[in-house]
Amino acid sequence: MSELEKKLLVLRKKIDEIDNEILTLLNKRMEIVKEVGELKNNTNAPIYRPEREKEIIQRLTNLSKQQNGVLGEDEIKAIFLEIFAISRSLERKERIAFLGPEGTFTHQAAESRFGANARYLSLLNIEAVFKSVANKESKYGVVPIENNTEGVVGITLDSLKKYGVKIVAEICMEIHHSFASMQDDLKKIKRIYSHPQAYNQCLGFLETHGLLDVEFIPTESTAKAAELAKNDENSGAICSKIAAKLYNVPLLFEKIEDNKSNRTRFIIISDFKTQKSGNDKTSVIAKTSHKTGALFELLKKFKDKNINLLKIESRPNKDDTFNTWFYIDFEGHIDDEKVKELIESENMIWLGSYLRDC
Ligand SMILES: O=C(O)C(=O)C[C@]1(C(=O)O)C=C[C@@H](O)C=C1
Repeated sequence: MSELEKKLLVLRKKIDEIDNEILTLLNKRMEIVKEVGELKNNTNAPIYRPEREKEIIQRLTNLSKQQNGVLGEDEIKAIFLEIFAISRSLERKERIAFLGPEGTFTHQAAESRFGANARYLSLLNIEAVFKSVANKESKYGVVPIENNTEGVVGITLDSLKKYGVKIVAEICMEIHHSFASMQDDLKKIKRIYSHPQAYNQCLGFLETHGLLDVEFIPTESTAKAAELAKNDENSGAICSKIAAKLYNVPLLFEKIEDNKSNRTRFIIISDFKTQKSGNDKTSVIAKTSHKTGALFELLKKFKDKNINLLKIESRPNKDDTFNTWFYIDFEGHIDDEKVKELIESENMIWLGSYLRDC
């Protein structure tokens, strides 16, 4: 045995002992989690408590700092989010619908919160995810709501208005696109498949590589684009790295998005109210009358109550007028007195209050 192997053996023995301890402790933890699950199941209380998860991560991050531990917040978060995901599935097996197919960024976002072992339902459009949650076929739904290059996803805002489900969490994720193709000669590429949002985020790359004039075929998802490109030799797909891998399409270029700080905000929808965490965001629908200064009056209410507005987006009524309604995000939780008052006084439709991640 070499010197290295001997030293490795000693260190690995130590690792094994620690792993045994970790496993014993994890099993102990999960026994208690099961008791929590029974309590919650008796009262039909929500399993997912993001504010409690945040509190644990915060506490452990501080503890790690005090101990001069090598693990920082990101590492602690990655480890414990996986533990929480397993805890939740032990408490109650709940189905999570997401905008599929597998390999989409939404799938990635869903796995970041619900872990690799959850019961997932991949659906082919955003409205189907809303329907699945509204019909109680799925407990949770994960859909994109906005991108910092392309703006909001209209169908998500419209579905929030239509289906009466609640936002229980948001997930902010960095988005990197890749160009994948079975064809390595770019000149032979006759079609580009992608979701329109992804396509529009990569116009600079397409121009630089002489691909802007190539026919663009919009797809329902970037993963579908990869699947189509797999079977169409003279085409390319703008998709995620995982989608290209999933469908075995060679990656020609990575990180091709124009905005290198490209991020997408996803929401988790469900049917319950989350508890206050101290760093929350609330989303509402507001309508104004067609009178001079009506929108000004609405916005003034936010100022008077010292509530910080985060987003205001107008959406068409989709009737025979050109009238609109507003989707609004602001700081605070519905359990804050001033937030509750504002929502009630303006007859706003409350869409959810949830832990801020973006
Ligand atoms: O504290 C709870 O309510 C739990 O269900 C336990 C637990 C955990 O594993 O610590 C699991 C799921 C919740 O989202 C939050 C925390």
